[in-house]
Amino acid sequence: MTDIKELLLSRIRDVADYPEPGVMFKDITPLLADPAAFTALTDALAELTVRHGATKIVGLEARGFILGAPAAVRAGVGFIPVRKAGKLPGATLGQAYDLEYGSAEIEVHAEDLSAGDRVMVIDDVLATGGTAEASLQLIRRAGAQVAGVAVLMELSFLPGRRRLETALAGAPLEALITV
Ligand SMILES: O=P(O)(O)OC[C@H]1O[C@H](OP(=O)(O)OP(=O)(O)O)[C@H](O)[C@@H]1O
Ligand SMILES: Nc1ncnc2[nH]cnc12
Repeated sequence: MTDIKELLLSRIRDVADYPEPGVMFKDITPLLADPAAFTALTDALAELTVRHGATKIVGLEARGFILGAPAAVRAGVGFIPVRKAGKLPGATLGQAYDLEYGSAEIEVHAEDLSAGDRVMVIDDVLATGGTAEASLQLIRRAGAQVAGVAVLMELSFLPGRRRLETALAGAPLEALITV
């Protein structure tokens, strides 16, 4: 494993049975508290954004905001928040999606994305892929192009990558760490 992967992995804490029994929660707060690790992560996400020709970063609430916003500043592109439904004040596009149990909805300001934009989606964890898939559907419905999805950590024992295949339509899914 490369140095940066080892550094990032060493700063992610496993919390068993959170938020419910049977779930191994990947807690990124130790990584955020370590300036060397957070800087390395920001640089890596910004590099992927530039390499894939993105003109905007979409961050997925809430942890995708923490990672996506500094990466957007570093890459020199705009940051667009995709929020849980009911939080954005302007005209929105919404997309419902299924979770392991139940369903949820995310929204984006309609005016923030349009034809000509190339969007990199950034989040901390890819688990079932439901959140990322819904964000890709939103981006395409807004008329924008998908540059890719970049996550800190992919949980490879869940079918997130497979679930995203159709929505990615050939765009890259980049995971800095796979567990
Ligand atoms: O691949 P999925 O199964 O969709 O899961 C991944 C999503 O779940 C977590 O967010 P969560 O909805 O817990 O919100 P939070 O960032 O506000 O804690 C994580 O930050 C991803 O956004
Ligand atoms: N196991 C997990 N750890 C952290 N965030 C998650 N989001 C979905 N599953 C998760």
